[in-house]
Amino acid sequence: MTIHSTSEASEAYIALGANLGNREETLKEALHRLDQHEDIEVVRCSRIYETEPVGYLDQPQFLNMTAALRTTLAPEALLQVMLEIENQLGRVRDIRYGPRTVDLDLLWANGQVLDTPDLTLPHPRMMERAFVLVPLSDIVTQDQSEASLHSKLTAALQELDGKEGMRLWTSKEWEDGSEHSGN
Ligand SMILES: Nc1ncnc2c1ncn2[C@@H]1O[C@H](COP(=O)(O)OP(=O)(O)OP(=O)(O)O)[C@@H](O)[C@H]1O
Ligand SMILES: Nc1nc2c(c(=O)[nH]1)N=C(CO)CN2
Repeated sequence: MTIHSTSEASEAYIALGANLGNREETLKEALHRLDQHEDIEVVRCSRIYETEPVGYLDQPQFLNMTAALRTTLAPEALLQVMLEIENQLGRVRDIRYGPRTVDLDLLWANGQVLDTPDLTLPHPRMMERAFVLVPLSDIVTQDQSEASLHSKLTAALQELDGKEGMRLWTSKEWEDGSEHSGN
């Protein structure tokens, strides 16, 4: 029997990115679909940032943001839901680090450390990516349950060369329409 959920809700952080199609609409729709899931609640969202592509440079600029979730799902099951939503929203996997309608990465799940073929936690590349760290700093609090993430994040942000290549994406519609703004 597969165990799909743990009994207690716990906190998880995700990163969202999009650089094809209506990027802002797709990010919103991904969050909406996560929040509609019976075992997931979107509790806080970062601001949205427009960022220069990293890794594979010949592609459009991304919109990036992060969100905090509360969920009773185990991390493997949460990742499955995230991968399904990527597929529903038209994600095609071809070029590594290449363009995508939406990318959902699981960054941190209640401090769990995992290294399986399908899931590594914390996300192995999160601490070197300004497009993850800067939006994450919008929403990570200093609560006891998140203290270790908060201190790692603070250290990683100090190590960053700078925040070049990213700027705040302002959208009146998003500010007014978001039910989950972290600001
Ligand atoms: N923490 C994680 N979050 C999301 N996917 C993960 C994680 N750990 C392992 N994976 C695996 O990575 C696979 C590839 O994911 P994806 O295509 O989104 O990578 P990518 O976005 O191109 O690169 P990156 O992982 O560096 O952001 C997924 O199918 C998933 O099984
Ligand atoms: N700016 C930016 N660059 C990227 C991104 C992303 O989300 N934003 N995602 C990638 C693959 O994970 C590769 N490069």
